[in-house]
Amino acid sequence: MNVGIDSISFDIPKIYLPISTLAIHRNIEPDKLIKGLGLHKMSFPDKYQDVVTFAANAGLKLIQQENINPSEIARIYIGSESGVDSSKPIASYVLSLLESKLGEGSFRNCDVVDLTFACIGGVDALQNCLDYIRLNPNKKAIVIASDNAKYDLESTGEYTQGAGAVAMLITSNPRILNFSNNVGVSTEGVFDFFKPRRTFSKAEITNSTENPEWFGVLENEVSIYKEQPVFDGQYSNQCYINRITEAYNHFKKESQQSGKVYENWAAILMHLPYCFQGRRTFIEIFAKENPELLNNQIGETIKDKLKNLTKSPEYLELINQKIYPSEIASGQIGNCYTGSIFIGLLSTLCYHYQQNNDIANKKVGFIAYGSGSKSKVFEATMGENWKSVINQTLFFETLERCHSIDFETYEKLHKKEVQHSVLEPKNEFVLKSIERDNPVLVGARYYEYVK
Ligand SMILES: CC(=O)SCCNC(=O)CCNC(=O)[C@H](O)C(C)(C)COP(=O)(O)OP(=O)(O)OC[C@H]1O[C@@H](n2cnc3c(N)ncnc32)[C@H](O)[C@@H]1OP(=O)(O)O
Repeated sequence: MNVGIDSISFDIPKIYLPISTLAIHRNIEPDKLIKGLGLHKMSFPDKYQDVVTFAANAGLKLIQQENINPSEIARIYIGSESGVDSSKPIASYVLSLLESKLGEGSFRNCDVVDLTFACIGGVDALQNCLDYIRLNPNKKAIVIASDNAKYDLESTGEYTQGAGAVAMLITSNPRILNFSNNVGVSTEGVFDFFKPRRTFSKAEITNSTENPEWFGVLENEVSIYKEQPVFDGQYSNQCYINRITEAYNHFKKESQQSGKVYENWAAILMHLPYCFQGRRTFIEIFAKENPELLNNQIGETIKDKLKNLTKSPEYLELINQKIYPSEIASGQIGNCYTGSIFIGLLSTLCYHYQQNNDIANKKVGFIAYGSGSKSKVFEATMGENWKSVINQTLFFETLERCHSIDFETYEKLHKKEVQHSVLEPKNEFVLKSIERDNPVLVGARYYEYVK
């Protein structure tokens, strides 16, 4: 049975910090970020935006674009690692926001939930819904990956920040992508990147230079929700490489394929925590699949040979054809955690649409990763009519319309010190306030739709 992505939409911040501005203020050579990591702009949420507004706006756009009746949607599954509450899922907020526009109770029989496993939660939500549609081919599901990839100021993650959401309509006989049911998996429990819940004393909060989002006050303690992770960058890269190579091998076994499976893929869609992560890590799989090419490289050590292999014509051709299209948007937005692999998908589809490339019926490969750590590798086939959906997406056009902010505004937004939004919201859901006074509602988030 054909099951997969029938339509797709997105919501991203409308403001960004040019990466060269960040580099200058952090005393980093701009070329390291631009030429070394592929970064150009770092999108950042405005005061009125968060993971709920991104998810709800992307979901509403999808429903309106496809003219779907809410009663047709059996599930809304959200992948995120930026949950705003330890009990009430983002999906519960999204459901009520969608109902506020589409009719009270219109999603009353819809099953909604959040799935969390660092950056791979969106893929978990997708696969869960693919299985559901396989069992219920007459139903429709929406999967939304929504995140705010926020890192500490002056950390090595700072320049990889970004945010946004991608919403996908999952149906039988989909127009864009049809997924096979083979999935390669590799999992290991590690601490490469995580967000422990923390409780701080009032004194610690008072002395803090940051103004963390505030959840609840105990007698002498303030329990806060800190958005930024604890992480070890180089170790997280090693975990990423270990997991993706193991999951790739497992996928070959599961799908009973041998040889260079990636050669069958017109595009390789990887989790991109920053633009060049895919090209910098796929080399490990490429080298294992092409031992003769690796051996032919000059170099004393395997590491030297591997480095030279990244510059070989064979690998550069692979990057240009199969990885580069997914990087275009990543370099303009930054990390979106669970959304990154799907931002890469949108970028790839829009690129091939612009280039008028015929990729109908071709296979694409997905290499997903979530810290903590898990990778999943799977493949899908492009639908015959993918262009008829992508022509209405206006993804690259939206990226071009984003506004640059200065460094001072960026730091104030990061520290939650701005009084007003940088841009006036228009035709979208916004975060209005967070309850601080009413003790039985403390921490509740209030949203509204602004025309
Ligand atoms: C969250 C996850 O998904 S886990 C996997 C990834 N981990 C993360 O994203 C965690 C958060 N991020 C980080 O900690 C960091 O940003 C990292 C680990 C991703 C990158 O670390 P950094 O120390 O900033 O960069 P790193 O040294 O690895 O690479 C810099 C690149 O720029 C290149 N470079 C440096 N200076 C220059 C320059 N002037 N001109 C051109 N290139 C340059 C380097 O050669 C290197 O590229 P290469 O290895 O391909 O040759």
